[in-house]
Amino acid sequence: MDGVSVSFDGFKALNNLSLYVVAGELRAIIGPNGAGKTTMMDVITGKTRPDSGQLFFNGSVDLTKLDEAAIANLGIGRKFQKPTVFESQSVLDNLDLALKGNRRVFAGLFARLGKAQLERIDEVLERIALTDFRGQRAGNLSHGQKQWLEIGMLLMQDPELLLVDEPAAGMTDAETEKTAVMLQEIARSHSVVVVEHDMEFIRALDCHVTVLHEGSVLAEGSLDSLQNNRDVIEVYLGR
Ligand SMILES: Nc1ncnc2c1ncn2[C@@H]1O[C@H](COP(=O)(O)OP(=O)(O)OP(=O)(O)O)[C@@H](O)[C@H]1O
Repeated sequence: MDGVSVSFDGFKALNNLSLYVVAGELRAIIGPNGAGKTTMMDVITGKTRPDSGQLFFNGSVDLTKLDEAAIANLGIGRKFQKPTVFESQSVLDNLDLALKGNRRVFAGLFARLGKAQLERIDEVLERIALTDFRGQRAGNLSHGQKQWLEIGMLLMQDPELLLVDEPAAGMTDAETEKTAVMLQEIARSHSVVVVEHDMEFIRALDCHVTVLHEGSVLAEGSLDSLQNNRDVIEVYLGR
């Protein structure tokens, strides 16, 4: 993102925001309420159009020229804060539905992909720690498990970049810890951008952190360096 600005009725939600994420990186984004984190995700996924600035994916694909569906098909997946799994369906069926919704990887090949499809589901089940819950109704899962299932549904689409909004919100400490490890593992083969307020979770992610404030980058670095940064303490961490 290079010099991206977005205004709502004259209020700058993003103000000349420049942010670069390297392919394969795990990046955490923090910042006070209203800093522009959600708007940033909206702009990357094409939900909101920037008033000015540039957005490039994989170095050369200009995201400002594409609509939401084209951006999703390109391999940018987003997980919203509230889990939206199909509660009355089993864990397995939720993953299956997510796979069938994927036109990018398996387009038109379903009839021949029974085995590959099941293997893919098994792989994802393992990654989201729900192998033993595959036959359970999604509605019976804990809040944390529902979040994992939704991460799994995203993985079924095999995005290159995952945008994950406050995954640890409402999770138990054990679930939070497990989610951090899960995202670290996912980041071995994908780029992952996580927006979060939970500092214990950010610490567990052990990655480069960007602090947003008033629509731009206030500071970047390790969590340790940010916790000693006067500006960051003033606008966010010291509160
Ligand atoms: N559609 C909209 N119309 C008007 N104002 C908006 C709109 N979307 C966001 N804003 C404003 O833009 C600013 C940035 O909001 P945004 O939701 O991106 O912040 P955030 O960092 O995600 O905050 P939070 O941590 O509370 O989710 C806020 O002041 C918000 O009120």
